[in-house]
Amino acid sequence: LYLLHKHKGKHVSGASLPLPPGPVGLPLIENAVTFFGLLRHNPHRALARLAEVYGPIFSFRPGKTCTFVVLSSPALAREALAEKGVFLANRFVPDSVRALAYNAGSMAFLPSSNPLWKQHRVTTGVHLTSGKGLNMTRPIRDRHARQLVELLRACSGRPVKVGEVVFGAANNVISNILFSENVVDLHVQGGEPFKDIVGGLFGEWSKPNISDAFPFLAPLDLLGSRRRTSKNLEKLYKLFGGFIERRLAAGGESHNDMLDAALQLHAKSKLTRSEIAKLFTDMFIGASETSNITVEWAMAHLLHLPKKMEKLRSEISAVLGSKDFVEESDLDKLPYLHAVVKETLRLHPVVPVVTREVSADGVSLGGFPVPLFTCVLVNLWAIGRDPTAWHEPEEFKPERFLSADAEALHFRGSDFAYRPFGAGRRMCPGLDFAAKFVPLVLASILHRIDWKLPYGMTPDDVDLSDHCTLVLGLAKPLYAVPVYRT
Ligand code: HEM
Repeated sequence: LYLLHKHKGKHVSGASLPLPPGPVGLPLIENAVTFFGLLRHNPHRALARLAEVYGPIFSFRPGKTCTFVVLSSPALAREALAEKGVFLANRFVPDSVRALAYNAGSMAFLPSSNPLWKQHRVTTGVHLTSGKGLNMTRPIRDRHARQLVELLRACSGRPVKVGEVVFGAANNVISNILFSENVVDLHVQGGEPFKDIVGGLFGEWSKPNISDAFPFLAPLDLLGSRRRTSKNLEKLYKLFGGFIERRLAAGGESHNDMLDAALQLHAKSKLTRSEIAKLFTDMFIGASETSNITVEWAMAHLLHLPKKMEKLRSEISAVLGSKDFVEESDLDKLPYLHAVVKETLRLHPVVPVVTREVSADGVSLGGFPVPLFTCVLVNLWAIGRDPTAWHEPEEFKPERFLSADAEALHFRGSDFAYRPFGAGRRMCPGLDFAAKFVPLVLASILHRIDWKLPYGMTPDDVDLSDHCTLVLGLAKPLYAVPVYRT
């Protein structure tokens, strides 16, 4: 960052159109350093710092081949994701996701005009978004939330890594919705094969790659990113291939899961086996480190602010009474719980920076022309902390979501100061699932379980610093001690 010259209001050199203001173009090698400096560590913060210098819309051109435009205000987010969303409904495709042609079958990277992308959205919508699908999968979520409580009960009195235990539950819920089997053995902590594969993909995709700054170098795969991604994808496809084989071998028995739906499309030659594997990979990449990280952040804030923890637990016990386990049907009676989840996602949107690509000529944003194929980055993290949109933005105050004027502040609300699941055509397909599962898990692990800080820590010692890999997690994992109350 220190390499960037501060030329407020000037146009980026080398661009044929007057792009939004931004750092002046630098010689080739320095541009590469800039690119790595910007995107390697906590890009949400680096981009927010640049927005303080250049304003809510700015641009930069690493390698002078690819243009990035960064948006950091609610009004610009609305313009890009909703009003002009149809021209920005594609995603920038980093080189490493081209490994094994993953991008050519992936919902997250296919252009929105591609019929396969539309078909994937419909297939997942049936199970993750529609009322019928959510009702059908409700017992899966209830069962796994309950198993999580039983696991914590067995760990009573010992420190656990909060994110890790919830990771197991979140992935098993998704794997049961996909193919009615578990992918994580809850009793094996660390060294879990599935976790390692997904972790490998996350690790690779979160690193900036020289092939993206200088596409002409991409065939050389200089950093080996595509090669390593291929290895992990192969392992994942092999795992999914096993589920597909078993299902086909078992004959026509119906499971009402996403694999049934995918195999029906396969039988009609509308979906290949490789495309099924890619769709399932999307689902795990989307679900693996999102719900669990949100629960971990919420727990970190509640352990840091014991009064808020007490307020939430009082609400839960008043509604649940002597009931042993929380069920999804209880959630509607717990407004403070939902406010805690919303506030957690405001401060820590798991996907802090949304990427889109301009797919038409003549598009403008904030009054600036934005050329075809520009990569547009919407900094949801910065928008969630915009002092012109939020009172005391750095404070954890769930109460702000309960006030009368918070009506537009919900996951699909009209206020673009709050869109942690994105917006428009490419809005997160896991929204409705996560909006049920995250509060369910949080309420489940707070009902009848007292949480203590380990190793003599006090609430002030809870570390709330973040670290962005592909997703925005805690810089250090949260440890806490569950104490089960009978
Ligand atoms: C707390 C939970 C989650 C948050 C905050 C979150 C957030 C997001 C965001 C911000 C995007 C980009 C949206 C845009 O471009 O406008 C996204 C995309 C996506 N998410 Fe999620 N997500 C969550 C959970 C999930 C889950 C549980 C799944 C799968 C079951 C999932 C699957 C995906 C996929 C496949 C995409 C790409 C969609 C496309 O490009 O068409 N997400 N998510």
